[in-house]
Amino acid sequence: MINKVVLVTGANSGIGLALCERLLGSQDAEGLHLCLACRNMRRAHAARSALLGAHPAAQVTLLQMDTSSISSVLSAARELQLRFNRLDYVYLNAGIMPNPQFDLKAFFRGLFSSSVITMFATGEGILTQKDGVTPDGLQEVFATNLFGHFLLVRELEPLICQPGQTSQLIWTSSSNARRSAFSVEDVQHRKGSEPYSSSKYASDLLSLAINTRYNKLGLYSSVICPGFVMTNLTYGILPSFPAFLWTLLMPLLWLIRVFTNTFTLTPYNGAEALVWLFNQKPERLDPRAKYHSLTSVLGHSYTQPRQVSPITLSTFRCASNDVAPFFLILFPDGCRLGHVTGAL
Ligand SMILES: NC(=O)C1=CN([C@@H]2O[C@H](COP(=O)(O)OP(=O)(O)OC[C@H]3O[C@@H](n4cnc5c(N)ncnc54)[C@H](OP(=O)(O)O)[C@@H]3O)[C@@H](O)[C@H]2O)C=CC1
Ligand SMILES: CC(C)CCC[C@@H](C)[C@H]1CC[C@H]2C3=C(CC[C@]12C)[C@@]1(C)CCC(=O)[C@@H](C)[C@@H]1CC3
Repeated sequence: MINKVVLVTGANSGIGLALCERLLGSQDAEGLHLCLACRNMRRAHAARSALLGAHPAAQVTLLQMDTSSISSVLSAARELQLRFNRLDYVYLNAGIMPNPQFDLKAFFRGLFSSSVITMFATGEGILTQKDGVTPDGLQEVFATNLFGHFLLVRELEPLICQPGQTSQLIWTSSSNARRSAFSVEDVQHRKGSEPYSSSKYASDLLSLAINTRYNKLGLYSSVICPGFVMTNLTYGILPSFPAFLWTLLMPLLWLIRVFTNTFTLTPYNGAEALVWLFNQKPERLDPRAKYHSLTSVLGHSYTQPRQVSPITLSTFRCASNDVAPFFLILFPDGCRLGHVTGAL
């Protein structure tokens, strides 16, 4: 029997996969149906086999979805409506940081400045990215991290906004999300060099907007920050740095926990806030909070809410009065998404 249906995007590796492992290993796992939404089906099958290896009785299904592609998201949403009559949790976790450029000079300057802890906790000032354009004509980072997820939410309304039932959206944001990297004049961060930070800030904003509009329909949205976790995404930041060197550096990285509890380091620890939210009553959560996975020097993992960094009134209005204007700016080419924007 199915009690709860959980959809996880980007579930085949890193934090998404660790979340799936932790949910299946928890006491509430009975009656849980996990649907892994992945773009790469080979990796998705490998992830499913690994999960079933540890939990043979688990209900784990796969769904092909590329969050950067409008048509892929639309067909995945149709497929979900055929398979399920409700979704209890939707983890919007898939994300990319393409072509990261690590500024070594800024890193060494930062080491000897008063903002050294902020630098380690947020990566602020030392990382930029070179973005691409998707076949739909959207900026790759925004399309993958934000738009595809938002489109999915809109398309899944019949499954997640049902009378007498609550559903939770949980976004994997980042402490790298910075208000100053986001601009309503350039909502896809076409002109800047920090699309990752910008897209994560936009997801914080969008979560807020979704709460304003959808709470009355029983849909609740939260954002989490997993901390700094060693995953494919972070290995990509220093590509010339082989994985074994990271392993050698582990004692140093553990030591940095003395100064910042954001060095969660393992996907298991990084998934802490995602698991914590699974066990909360969404009506009791603060819609303006961001839930951080943190790990103490002694390796104890816990979740702590912190306020989303304040936003300017005009940006907040744009996002929270109605999602429609926000969405229309995101997709100026309204005709391709006619039926979606038409529904707003
Ligand atoms: N690692 C860290 O320190 C931090 C990570 N995060 C966020 O955590 C989330 C998970 O990343 P993490 O586990 O670290 O990294 P991984 O690279 O291990 O995981 C990213 C997941 O997203 C999937 N993905 C990427 N692009 C798409 C796409 N277009 N369509 C569908 N799935 C896609 C990947 O699939 P595939 O295998 O096909 O590439 C993969 O399963 C991201 O949103 C990231 O921004 C936030 C803060 C810190
Ligand atoms: C001693 C080590 C060799 C030093 C590593 C330096 C940097 C590579 C890391 C220091 C802080 C890290 C960090 C991130 C990436 C790697 C660092 C810059 C992130 C930006 C990764 C993605 C996120 O979303 C952030 C929350 C991370 C913040 C910290």
